[in-house]
Amino acid sequence: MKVEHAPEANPNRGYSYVGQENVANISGYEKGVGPGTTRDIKETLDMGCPDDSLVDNLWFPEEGLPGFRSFMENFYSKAFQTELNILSALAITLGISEEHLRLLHCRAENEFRLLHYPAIPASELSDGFATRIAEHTDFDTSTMLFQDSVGGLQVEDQNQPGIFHNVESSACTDIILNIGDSLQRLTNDTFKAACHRVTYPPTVKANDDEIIPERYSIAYFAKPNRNAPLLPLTEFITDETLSAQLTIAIRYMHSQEFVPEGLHRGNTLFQSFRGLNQLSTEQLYELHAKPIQEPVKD
Ligand SMILES: O=C(O)CCC(=O)C(=O)O
Ligand SMILES: [Fe+2]
Repeated sequence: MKVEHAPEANPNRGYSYVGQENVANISGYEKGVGPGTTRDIKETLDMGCPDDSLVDNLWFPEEGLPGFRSFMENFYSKAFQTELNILSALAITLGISEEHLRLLHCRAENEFRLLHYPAIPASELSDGFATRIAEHTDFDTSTMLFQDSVGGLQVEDQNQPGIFHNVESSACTDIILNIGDSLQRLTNDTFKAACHRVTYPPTVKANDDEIIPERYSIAYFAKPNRNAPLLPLTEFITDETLSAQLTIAIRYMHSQEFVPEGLHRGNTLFQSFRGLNQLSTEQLYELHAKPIQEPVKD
């Protein structure tokens, strides 16, 4: 095999065998039964943008799989065009600048993966620690998912945490669109990332003495440009967000010893009040006094 994925998670390119990637091992993972506890029984082939300036794709020799590379590159570029249309639709729905949202994604620094879940005895998933892919949210802005008819994909109800609903496709060309962490951040939680997982199909019982059929799927992860600032877009910044960001900034500065020891979260009060966003600077000064301006010293 010429296209083995490196043992580390990045760059995310090439073939990963069953057991190589477990989403529950990814740093910051806080879902399901807990970090590092769940095994994914899946194998994947990961690719990225054919013209990525930082990372090359890993391809099989052309004679081994004729036409595969050009087929995949063509799929990538069609998926990118679809992504741009989806971004426009999202911007219109959210009432934000379509051009700005598309510009944040214009470099097509995306990821694209083929997934295969091998056939396994249902009993292998019965202990709750092995699964096809553990529950998680994707890091990206949005994911286009394509699946065969085997079943097992589930999405968590955002109003009832812990309750998962089956997601079925009527054809393998159906696009299932998942919101990812980056869009949640850009919209300051207005759109929440979809928590999803793949388990055994609804017709199979975990303790059944039967074989769960193999399953195939494709995921196209649409991501912001690497150099895009992943801060909430100005349209979504509220006074509460500003207070939270200031608190984080103070904590960071304190941890780096940039500020005198006396200043910390415990004695710093950020007073947030309704209507801050509507006030002009003059009205703000009138209500809450003008700040004392001090020249910046070295
Ligand atoms: O196989 C699927 O349907 C889901 C795959 C997935 O969620 C992922 O790779 O992030
Ligand atoms: Fe996912």
